Amino acid sequence: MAAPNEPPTPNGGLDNKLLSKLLPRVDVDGHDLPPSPAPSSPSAGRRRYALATELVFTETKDQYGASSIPIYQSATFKQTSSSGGQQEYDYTRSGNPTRTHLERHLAKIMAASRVLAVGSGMGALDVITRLLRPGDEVVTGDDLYGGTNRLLAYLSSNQGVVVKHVDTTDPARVAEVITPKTAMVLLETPTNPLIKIVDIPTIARASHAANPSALVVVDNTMLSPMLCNPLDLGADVVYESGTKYLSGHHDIMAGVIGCNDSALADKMYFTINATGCGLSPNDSFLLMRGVKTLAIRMEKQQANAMRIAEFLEGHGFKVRYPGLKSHPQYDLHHSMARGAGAVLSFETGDVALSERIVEAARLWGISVSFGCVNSLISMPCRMSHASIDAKTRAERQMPEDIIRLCVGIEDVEDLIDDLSRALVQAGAVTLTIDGFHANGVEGEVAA
Ligand SMILES: Cc1ncc(COP(=O)(O)O)c(C=O)c1O
Ligand SMILES: N[C@@H](CCSC[C@H](N)C(=O)O)C(=O)O
Repeated sequence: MAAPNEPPTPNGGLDNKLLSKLLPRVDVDGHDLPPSPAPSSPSAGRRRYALATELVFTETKDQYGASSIPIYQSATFKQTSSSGGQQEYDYTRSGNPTRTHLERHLAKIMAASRVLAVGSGMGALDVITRLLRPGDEVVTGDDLYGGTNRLLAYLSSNQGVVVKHVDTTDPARVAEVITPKTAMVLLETPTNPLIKIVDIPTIARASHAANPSALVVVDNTMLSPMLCNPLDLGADVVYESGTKYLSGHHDIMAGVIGCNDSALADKMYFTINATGCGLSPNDSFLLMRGVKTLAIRMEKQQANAMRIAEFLEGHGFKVRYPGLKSHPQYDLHHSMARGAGAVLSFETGDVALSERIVEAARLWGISVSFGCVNSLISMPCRMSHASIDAKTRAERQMPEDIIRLCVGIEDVEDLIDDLSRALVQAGAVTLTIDGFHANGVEGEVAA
């Protein structure tokens, strides 16, 4: 307590030094976070608490005080008169209370003034790209999720949209190809599956300077709002696959879109209502339930991913993971994100060897997708990115032998044991008295 006649200290008598001890600002890895955003930063006004708290804190307005938002499993809503437009809800394609609750909850988390929830991540990109008109140009990366590449190829072949794939790790290259016709700059970071990092703030500044009407759109699926808020980094629109980290259990398909421009949000809402791609009440409920555990899932998944990345790197594999200091864009990634995520990839130097490793794994499920509580292993060129033809994959330097690991929340020793066994069984490493030795892979072999 303040002594009599001394001016009272702010913060109810706690000095700032003590407060900072009580309220450590560290990320999920325990690294110091930068100071709280200035009050003028877009997310500062909306979030009252730290992200982990906001994820679970909801002010449900339910007539019975239900602590979990009910599933309003109703296609239509009774109206009090025939005059129309009197009530918030009339038909679930146009709006549903469970979906609205989810969207408002996610707005705080995604640092957006409006969030729209739809039936999948690709559904989200479809809604966003319906803002484009024939003749418009889209500038995007040369390492993108296969489905994103496919939708852009469709727009280019069928809708008269010009798509330019460039190396988005080089902001100057992006700026070079922007013209007055550029309507959208579409970024993914870290890229899937090569884990390249894209400098969102520099590209957003350069894009807006070159063409103020170009929308900078960021796919945040690989990080989730727990680790990155692209709208705070200069993006105009953020979207992500809610199928991944946001829901976290691989039991639904979902997509979310966030922005801070109400006219833009209204245009995208128009498409959702017109086409009927809004997220169903049941999936809105499941996504809402999943998102509450995002912080602890991400913390465990990241810690596990770091151990796995170190294990593989320590045994001579070329590992791509932004948590490793050896990642060439480590500093850039950590200037934008609060953690490295839980997706990593590594190369073996031999496609058949990679196949044997993947097939020898037992605990790691051979599946596409990521961000789930279960650990998954896959060969992107054969699976998630198979829709990109082999010639294009080669042009974009996507190694055919690349193995992608999506790390879950299991006991990390079990994961390492299973991976070690798969590596030995496949002949990728030799077990000797002093540990594992990688066979025929690039880089140093650990002693
Ligand atoms: C980076 C990225 N963006 C978008 C998507 C599309 O999400 P969904 O499968 O929910 O349509 C995926 C995966 O599917 C992805 O990996
Ligand atoms: N057959 C699907 C493959 C989905 S890949 C899902 C996910 N984005 C990943 O990267 O694993 C398709 O063709 O879209």
